[in-house]
Amino acid sequence: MIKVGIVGGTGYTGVELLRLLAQHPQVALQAITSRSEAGMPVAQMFPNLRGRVNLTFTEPSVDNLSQCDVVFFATPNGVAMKQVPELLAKGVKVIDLAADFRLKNPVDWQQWYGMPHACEDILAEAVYGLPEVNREAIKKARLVANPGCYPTAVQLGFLPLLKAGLVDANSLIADAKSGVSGAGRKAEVHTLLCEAGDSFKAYGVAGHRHLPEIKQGLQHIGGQAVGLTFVPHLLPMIRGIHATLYARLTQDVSDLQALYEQTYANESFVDVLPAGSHPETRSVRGANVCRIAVHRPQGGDTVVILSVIDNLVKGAAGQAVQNMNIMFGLAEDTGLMHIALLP
Ligand SMILES: NC(=O)C1=CN([C@@H]2O[C@H](COP(=O)(O)OP(=O)(O)OC[C@H]3O[C@@H](n4cnc5c(N)ncnc54)[C@H](OP(=O)(O)O)[C@@H]3O)[C@@H](O)[C@H]2O)C=CC1
Ligand SMILES: CC(=O)N[C@@H](CCC(=O)OP(=O)(O)O)C(=O)O
Repeated sequence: MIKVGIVGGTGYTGVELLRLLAQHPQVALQAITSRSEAGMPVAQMFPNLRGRVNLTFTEPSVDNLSQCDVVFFATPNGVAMKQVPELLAKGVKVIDLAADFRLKNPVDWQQWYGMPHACEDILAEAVYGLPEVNREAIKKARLVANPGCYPTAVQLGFLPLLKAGLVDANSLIADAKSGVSGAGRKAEVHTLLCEAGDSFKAYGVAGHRHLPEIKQGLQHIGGQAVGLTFVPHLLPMIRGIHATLYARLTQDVSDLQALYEQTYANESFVDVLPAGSHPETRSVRGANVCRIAVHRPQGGDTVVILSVIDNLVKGAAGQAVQNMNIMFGLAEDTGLMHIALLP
């Protein structure tokens, strides 16, 4: 059994990790931390876990966490980078759900996250945990940077077009919408029901911190510089991301549908829908899957890709468990075959 610790077990991605890992056949949950709830039984805070998780929240301490084979950080940006060097030195593998190890250039990190990086040497060895792109490197990694939620939906959507070099990489557009759980569980005015409900707005148009992450990933996939306009929106729903992606074809292609189906033919967690489909966020709610539809309206030169994920699953905790499975040599879908919840 893999001994697992979670730092930040009271947040939305933390409790989603607990839900998935409590059902994982090869995992023994060892330590779940929270500074504010230390001493409280996990199932008292989250009744959905009653009878399945018998641990109590503890203060985060390296002594406790170093008993684990792998530690997931489900903490705000800037927390993991201060603790990861010590855990790695003690032989513990780490999967960080925050952004601390996603951007390869520490100057970019400082610019977008407003703090200096605490361990640049370790940043260099971190592997970006998008399995559909980096599976071989993830197998050998000690430290995986789990991708952001928007970056997962956007990169998987554009990947086949960029890999095949069929579109103008300088004029990509990603118009993305997220449910409110994407903002986390901490109390903030803009996520109150009366602020976010019955309304719809864009935000971060001038520059969202996922922009450099998405550009870095797309540049790696396509092997060339990328120009991207990324506009996130807040939707009055709890879970889900819907990304509508636009790209201009630079050459004629007879069958984009076949390109997408072939690219993802061997991927368990990317589902290319039949031609003409319009994926819904509820078709992935609670499931570790990205569903994609390919459109070429009126046969013109603009390709429109629709990509949906659950931000807490394929956009966070599910992808993190997928990465753990790869790092520990398990079948990639172990404990991850949940069907989405309808309605
Ligand atoms: N929500 C989403 O859809 C996604 C989130 N992410 C990323 O995952 C991470 C967690 O997100 P989310 O679950 O939404 O966040 P939440 O705000 O819901 O939870 C944060 C958790 O971290 C703990 N925590 C806060 N500060 C510290 C600290 N200094 N040291 C140790 N623990 C701390 C909190 O508990 P306590 O204060 O009691 O210690 C809490 O359990 C973030 O980096 C987020 O950007 C990534 C993809 C998607
Ligand atoms: C709706 C909402 O607020 N979403 C968050 C992004 C999700 C997130 O948690 O960011 P990381 O993936 O980088 O960890 C935001 O825009 O800040």
